[in-house]
Amino acid sequence: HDYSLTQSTRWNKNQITYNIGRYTSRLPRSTVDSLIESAFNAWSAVSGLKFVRAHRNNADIMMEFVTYAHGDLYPFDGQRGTLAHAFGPGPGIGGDTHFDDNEQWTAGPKGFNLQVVAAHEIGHALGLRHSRNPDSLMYPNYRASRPGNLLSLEDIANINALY
Ligand SMILES: CNC(=O)[C@@H](NC(=O)[C@H](CC(C)C)CN(O)C=O)C(C)(C)C
Ligand SMILES: [Zn+2]
Ligand SMILES: [Zn+2]
Repeated sequence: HDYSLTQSTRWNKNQITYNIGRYTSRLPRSTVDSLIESAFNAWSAVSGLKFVRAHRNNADIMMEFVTYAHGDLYPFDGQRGTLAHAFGPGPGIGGDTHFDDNEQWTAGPKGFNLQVVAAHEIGHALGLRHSRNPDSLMYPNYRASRPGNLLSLEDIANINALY
Protein backbone atom coordinates (compact mmCIF):
# COMPACT_ATOMS: atom_id res chain seq x y z
CA HIS A 1 0.00 0.00 0.00
CA ASP A 2 1.88 3.07 -1.09
CA TYR A 3 -0.33 5.75 0.44
CA SER A 4 -0.42 7.87 -2.67
CA LEU A 5 -4.12 7.28 -2.62
CA THR A 6 -5.10 7.85 -6.22
CA GLN A 7 -3.51 6.81 -9.50
CA SER A 8 -2.99 10.24 -11.10
CA THR A 9 0.38 10.91 -12.70
CA ARG A 10 1.43 14.60 -12.49
CA TRP A 11 0.16 18.20 -12.40
CA ASN A 12 -0.07 19.81 -15.83
CA LYS A 13 1.50 23.04 -14.56
CA ASN A 14 4.63 24.09 -12.74
CA GLN A 15 3.02 26.56 -10.31
CA ILE A 16 1.06 24.65 -7.66
CA THR A 17 -0.98 26.24 -4.87
CA TYR A 18 -1.28 24.96 -1.31
CA ASN A 19 -3.07 25.92 1.85
CA ILE A 20 -3.27 24.70 5.42
CA GLY A 21 -6.72 24.01 6.90
CA ARG A 22 -7.04 22.56 10.39
CA TYR A 23 -3.80 22.92 12.40
CA THR A 24 -2.35 20.74 15.14
CA SER A 25 -2.47 21.85 18.77
CA ARG A 26 0.97 20.34 19.33
CA LEU A 27 2.93 23.11 17.59
CA PRO A 28 2.45 26.88 17.20
CA ARG A 29 0.77 27.82 13.91
CA SER A 30 3.79 29.83 12.84
CA THR A 31 5.99 26.77 13.36
CA VAL A 32 3.66 24.61 11.28
CA ASP A 33 3.65 27.26 8.53
CA SER A 34 7.44 27.46 8.40
CA LEU A 35 8.03 23.69 8.57
CA ILE A 36 5.59 23.10 5.71
CA GLU A 37 7.07 25.99 3.71
CA SER A 38 10.52 24.40 4.20
CA ALA A 39 9.19 21.06 3.00
CA PHE A 40 7.89 22.68 -0.19
CA ASN A 41 11.16 24.58 -0.61
CA ALA A 42 13.10 21.30 -0.57
CA TRP A 43 11.24 20.25 -3.74
CA SER A 44 11.27 23.64 -5.49
CA ALA A 45 15.02 23.97 -4.83
CA VAL A 46 15.77 20.91 -7.01
CA SER A 47 13.08 21.24 -9.70
CA GLY A 48 11.33 23.84 -11.81
CA LEU A 49 8.29 23.65 -9.56
CA LYS A 50 6.95 26.73 -7.74
CA PHE A 51 4.64 26.50 -4.72
CA VAL A 52 2.39 29.39 -3.76
CA ARG A 53 0.34 29.53 -0.59
CA ALA A 54 -3.24 30.40 -1.59
CA HIS A 55 -5.38 31.39 1.40
CA ARG A 56 -8.50 29.68 0.14
CA ASN A 57 -10.09 26.26 0.34
CA ASN A 58 -9.63 25.19 -3.27
CA ALA A 59 -5.85 25.23 -3.35
CA ASP A 60 -4.35 22.34 -5.30
CA ILE A 61 -2.76 20.83 -2.19
CA MET A 62 -4.98 21.29 0.89
CA MET A 63 -3.13 20.21 4.03
CA GLU A 64 -4.79 19.53 7.38
CA PHE A 65 -4.38 17.73 10.69
CA VAL A 66 -7.15 15.21 11.37
CA THR A 67 -7.77 12.08 13.48
CA TYR A 68 -9.37 8.66 12.90
CA ALA A 69 -12.25 8.79 10.37
CA HIS A 70 -12.06 12.19 8.64
CA GLY A 71 -14.15 12.04 5.48
CA ASP A 72 -12.09 9.91 3.12
CA LEU A 73 -11.70 6.14 2.85
CA TYR A 74 -8.50 6.08 4.89
CA PRO A 75 -9.18 6.68 8.61
CA PHE A 76 -6.13 7.26 10.79
CA ASP A 77 -5.15 4.88 13.58
CA GLY A 78 -4.27 6.90 16.67
CA GLN A 79 -0.74 7.36 17.94
CA ARG A 80 2.12 5.89 15.86
CA GLY A 81 1.26 3.53 12.98
CA THR A 82 0.36 5.58 9.93
CA LEU A 83 1.53 9.19 10.34
CA ALA A 84 0.02 10.82 7.25
CA HIS A 85 -1.19 10.23 3.69
CA ALA A 86 -1.61 12.19 0.47
CA PHE A 87 -3.65 11.91 -2.73
CA GLY A 88 -1.83 11.99 -6.07
CA PRO A 89 -2.22 14.96 -8.44
CA GLY A 90 -5.73 15.78 -9.64
CA PRO A 91 -8.80 17.95 -9.06
CA GLY A 92 -10.70 18.09 -5.76
CA ILE A 93 -9.13 15.81 -3.20
CA GLY A 94 -6.20 15.26 -5.59
CA GLY A 95 -2.99 16.48 -3.97
CA ASP A 96 -4.64 16.85 -0.58
CA THR A 97 -2.49 15.84 2.37
CA HIS A 98 -3.67 14.71 5.81
CA PHE A 99 -1.56 14.44 8.96
CA ASP A 100 -2.63 12.22 11.88
CA ASP A 101 -3.13 14.67 14.75
CA ASN A 102 -2.68 11.89 17.31
CA GLU A 103 1.06 11.91 16.57
CA GLN A 104 3.71 13.82 18.51
CA TRP A 105 4.54 16.40 15.82
CA THR A 106 7.82 18.21 16.43
CA ALA A 107 10.21 20.66 14.80
CA GLY A 108 13.24 18.69 16.02
CA PRO A 109 14.66 15.15 16.29
CA LYS A 110 12.10 13.84 18.84
CA GLY A 111 8.64 12.50 18.03
CA PHE A 112 7.87 12.84 14.32
CA ASN A 113 9.43 15.76 12.52
CA LEU A 114 6.74 17.62 10.59
CA GLN A 115 9.11 18.92 7.90
CA VAL A 116 10.30 15.39 7.08
CA VAL A 117 6.80 13.91 6.96
CA ALA A 118 5.40 16.85 4.99
CA ALA A 119 8.20 16.57 2.43
CA HIS A 120 7.42 12.85 1.95
CA GLU A 121 3.71 13.57 1.53
CA ILE A 122 4.41 16.40 -0.91
CA GLY A 123 6.33 13.83 -2.96
CA HIS A 124 3.13 11.81 -3.25
CA ALA A 125 1.04 14.95 -3.88
CA LEU A 126 3.36 15.64 -6.84
CA GLY A 127 2.94 12.11 -8.22
CA LEU A 128 5.91 10.20 -6.76
CA ARG A 129 5.58 6.64 -5.50
CA HIS A 130 7.53 4.93 -2.74
CA SER A 131 11.17 3.96 -3.08
CA ARG A 132 12.78 0.77 -1.78
CA ASN A 133 15.96 2.75 -1.10
CA PRO A 134 16.20 3.53 2.64
CA ASP A 135 18.16 6.70 1.78
CA SER A 136 15.25 8.05 -0.24
CA LEU A 137 12.75 10.46 1.30
CA MET A 138 10.09 8.34 -0.41
CA TYR A 139 10.99 5.24 1.63
CA PRO A 140 7.77 3.99 3.29
CA ASN A 141 9.14 4.06 6.84
CA TYR A 142 9.73 7.24 8.84
CA ARG A 143 13.39 8.07 9.41
CA ALA A 144 14.33 10.90 11.80
CA SER A 145 17.77 11.59 10.47
CA ARG A 146 16.76 13.69 7.49
CA PRO A 147 15.85 17.34 8.13
CA GLY A 148 19.29 18.59 7.05
CA ASN A 149 19.30 16.90 3.65
CA LEU A 150 15.79 15.78 2.89
CA LEU A 151 16.11 14.66 -0.70
CA SER A 152 18.37 11.90 -2.00
CA LEU A 153 19.81 11.94 -5.51
CA GLU A 154 17.13 9.37 -6.39
CA ASP A 155 14.36 11.73 -5.23
CA ILE A 156 15.87 14.58 -7.24
CA ALA A 157 16.13 12.38 -10.34
CA ASN A 158 12.56 11.15 -9.93
CA ILE A 159 10.96 14.60 -9.55
CA ASN A 160 12.89 15.86 -12.58
CA ALA A 161 11.87 12.82 -14.61
CA LEU A 162 8.25 13.66 -13.84
CA TYR A 163 8.30 17.50 -14.34
C1 LIG B 1 6.38 5.40 12.21
N1 LIG B 1 5.41 5.02 11.24
C2 LIG B 1 5.78 4.72 9.99
O1 LIG B 1 6.94 4.74 9.57
C3 LIG B 1 4.62 4.36 9.09
N2 LIG B 1 4.82 5.01 7.80
C4 LIG B 1 4.09 6.10 7.50
O2 LIG B 1 3.27 6.62 8.25
C5 LIG B 1 4.27 6.64 6.08
C6 LIG B 1 4.72 8.09 6.12
C7 LIG B 1 6.16 8.29 6.65
C8 LIG B 1 7.16 7.57 5.76
C9 LIG B 1 6.47 9.75 6.76
C10 LIG B 1 2.90 6.51 5.42
N3 LIG B 1 3.01 6.99 4.06
O3 LIG B 1 3.72 6.28 3.18
C11 LIG B 1 2.45 8.15 3.69
O4 LIG B 1 2.64 8.60 2.54
C12 LIG B 1 4.48 2.83 8.91
C13 LIG B 1 5.74 2.23 8.22
C14 LIG B 1 4.27 2.19 10.25
C15 LIG B 1 3.26 2.58 8.02
ZN1 LIG C 1 4.31 7.46 1.55
ZN1 LIG D 1 -7.24 11.42 4.74
